[in-house]
Amino acid sequence: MVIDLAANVCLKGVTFSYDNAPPVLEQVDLSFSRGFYLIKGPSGAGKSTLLRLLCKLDIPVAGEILYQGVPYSRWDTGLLRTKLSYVQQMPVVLPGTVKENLMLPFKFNQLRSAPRPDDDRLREWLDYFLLDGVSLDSRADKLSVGQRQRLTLIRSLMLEPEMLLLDEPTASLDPQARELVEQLVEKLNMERGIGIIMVSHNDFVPRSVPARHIYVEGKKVEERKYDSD
Ligand SMILES: Nc1ncnc2c1ncn2[C@@H]1O[C@H](COP(=O)(O)OP(=O)(O)OP(=O)(O)O)[C@@H](O)[C@H]1O
Repeated sequence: MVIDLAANVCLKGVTFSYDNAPPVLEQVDLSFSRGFYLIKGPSGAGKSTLLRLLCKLDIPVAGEILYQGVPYSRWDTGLLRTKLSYVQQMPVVLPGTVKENLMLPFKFNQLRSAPRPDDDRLREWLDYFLLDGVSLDSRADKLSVGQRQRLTLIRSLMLEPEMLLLDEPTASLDPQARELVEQLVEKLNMERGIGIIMVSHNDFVPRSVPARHIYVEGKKVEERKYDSD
């Protein structure tokens, strides 16, 4: 893939290994803009590692990653993670109400003064994510796993990220809940222009937006033409 320096996120010659083990990823050149990217590849190939590098949970041993042309090393990590928001596979909600869970990001030190959404705005998000039967005062830990995953997605949107990094967000969901979350993620890209980088094992392909297919295999990462057969 050709490096596009104007892209939101750009990896240049990135190599990463855990501790002193052989590299998981080697000499990766890759660019992401605000499109829809599906990350594929065999188990253990390094898909989650790629996402962890993108949200600076891990740091390359060689090469560099840039956001808006500025190396990650010069970005404040907290600020970077508001721009590139990471959602993990298992939805984690804390004991407490739906509202308390949604407002959680604002408890972080550097975000204490960030503008907070009011109840009407939170309610709009619940409706957008088809959580109309759920109130802001509902106990979050009593929601179904599919509802909890949508709640964690809304929580990740509270800080108005430019891109969402989704690590198999539907893996723990039943087929119906999975399809719903996939459609909502697609809507976020199409209607709100949020870039999506999504690790996915199933054969989901967005219907209304073009997706790019990125394969992680044999320490390399490359874009391939999608073959639905
Ligand atoms: N914290 C860690 N310490 C050491 N090795 C790790 C760590 N996390 C992952 N690995 C190893 O790095 C490699 C890539 O793991 P990663 O989780 O990125 O793969 P993946 O493609 O996401 O796999 P899967 O599809 O099974 O989720 C694997 O060999 C894994 O064992």
